[in-house]
Amino acid sequence: MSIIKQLNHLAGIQEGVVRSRRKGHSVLVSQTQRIPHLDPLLFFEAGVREGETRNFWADPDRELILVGLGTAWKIELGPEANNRYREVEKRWRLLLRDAVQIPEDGPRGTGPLLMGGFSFDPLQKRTPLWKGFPEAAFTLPRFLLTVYRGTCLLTVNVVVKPGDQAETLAEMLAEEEEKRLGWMQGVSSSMVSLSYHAYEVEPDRWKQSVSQVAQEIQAGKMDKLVLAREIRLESEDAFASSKILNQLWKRQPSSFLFAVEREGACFLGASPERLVKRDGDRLVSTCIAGTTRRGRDWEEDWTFGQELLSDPKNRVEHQVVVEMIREAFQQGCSHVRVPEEPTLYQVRDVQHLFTPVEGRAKLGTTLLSMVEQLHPTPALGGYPREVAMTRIRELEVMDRGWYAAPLGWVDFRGDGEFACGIRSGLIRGQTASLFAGCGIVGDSDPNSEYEETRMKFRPMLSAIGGESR
Ligand SMILES: C=C(O[C@@H]1C=C(C(=O)O)C=C[C@H]1O)C(=O)O
Ligand SMILES: [Mg+2]
Repeated sequence: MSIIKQLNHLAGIQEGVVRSRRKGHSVLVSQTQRIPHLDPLLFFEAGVREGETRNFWADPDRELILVGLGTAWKIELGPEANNRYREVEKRWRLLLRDAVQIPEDGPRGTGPLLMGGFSFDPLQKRTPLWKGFPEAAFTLPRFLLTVYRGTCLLTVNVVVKPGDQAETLAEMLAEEEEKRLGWMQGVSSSMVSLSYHAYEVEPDRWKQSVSQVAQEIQAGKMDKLVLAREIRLESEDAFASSKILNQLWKRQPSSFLFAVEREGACFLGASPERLVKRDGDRLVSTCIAGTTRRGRDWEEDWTFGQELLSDPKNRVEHQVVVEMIREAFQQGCSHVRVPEEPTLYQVRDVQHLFTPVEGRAKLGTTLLSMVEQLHPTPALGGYPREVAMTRIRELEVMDRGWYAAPLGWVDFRGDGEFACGIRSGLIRGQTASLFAGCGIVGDSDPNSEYEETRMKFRPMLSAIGGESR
């Protein structure tokens, strides 16, 4: 393939090895080049390799798509980490300090960049379900495909040691790259028909918890709490993350798409909810909470939307989120702007109340410090935060793992974006666990909240396709 010939890793790696010898420690070499167009979904699909990490990210308007294959360097933190956000930041800065980067400042989403995420709650004990997904895990991909406003770029990352031979390393990388790109021919993304058995994990108990929480809220113990539940699927054939991602791509044009593959399992989904995005000193977040269904035609859709906009129960659910995110922005930013009234955010299966929040980062505010302040917002945890987290640990019969947690990327400049990992599922071989939750307030009704979770399972269920036995 002609792409390979355009990339010359040698000069950068030589520079890295020299620097590494001088400093006496390893040095990151990151090289980015523009390449002819590659289909990001095919690149993801072709990149499958046993035991290796793949990462996929697309923002809702598909301005930026990132596909990371393999690992040049990584961060993994367990529950013992004191402050996982700061620890990630600290290690990342340290790696970047002496990095050789060519070019020094490329388009958004290129150059050294970490992809990964955090668990929802490090104080909740992880079960074997989430094996391979610790409290924080970030990968600096060996190969990163960036599609930014339609332009394709390939970043190749390698960490060199003082004793490395530049020529050997460069050759290895070129070979590896040729293989990766070569595999893309012959990949087909046809759907295999799948038949699976689905069971809901304790739906009645979930409804009971909803009534109980609604009573606790009426009694003034808290304002809002998000309760989630799980559906488990078992199939005779393995679920294929890249096929599901393909379907999500086709069906969920207004959502973030994400996939994090680790140790043979893949956490993926199509989330409408941005936690926080940083571009220079501009920070944005979105409050998405309050839900209704889509109509069968334009008129019905509009009616449901108008009902949602004026529904007191949903407005309370939404307002709790707006207040908390506004406060976090007022701490970390200047020029905070929040519209007075929510509008609607429509995705294929539901419509939500939506309020964007933006501000300008104060000195010392970083993307990850904002993630720390914001997560979990009352859209996914509750309010007050600590009371809600304790109740979630006590009441939910599932391990949230990375569900509803911050998923995304951060680059060498500190730019990046995190979405909330909802409308999501964890695929491991022949089993899949799908998750959905609801914001419970004082006048929540268990049956309608249950129906709401059913709608929120749809994006993943329909992307998986096949039939339930
Ligand atoms: C918790 C989820 O969604 C959250 C809950 C919502 C609600 O209850 O109205 C709406 C959007 C999200 O903030 C989920 O999809 O699993
Ligand atoms: Mg709701």
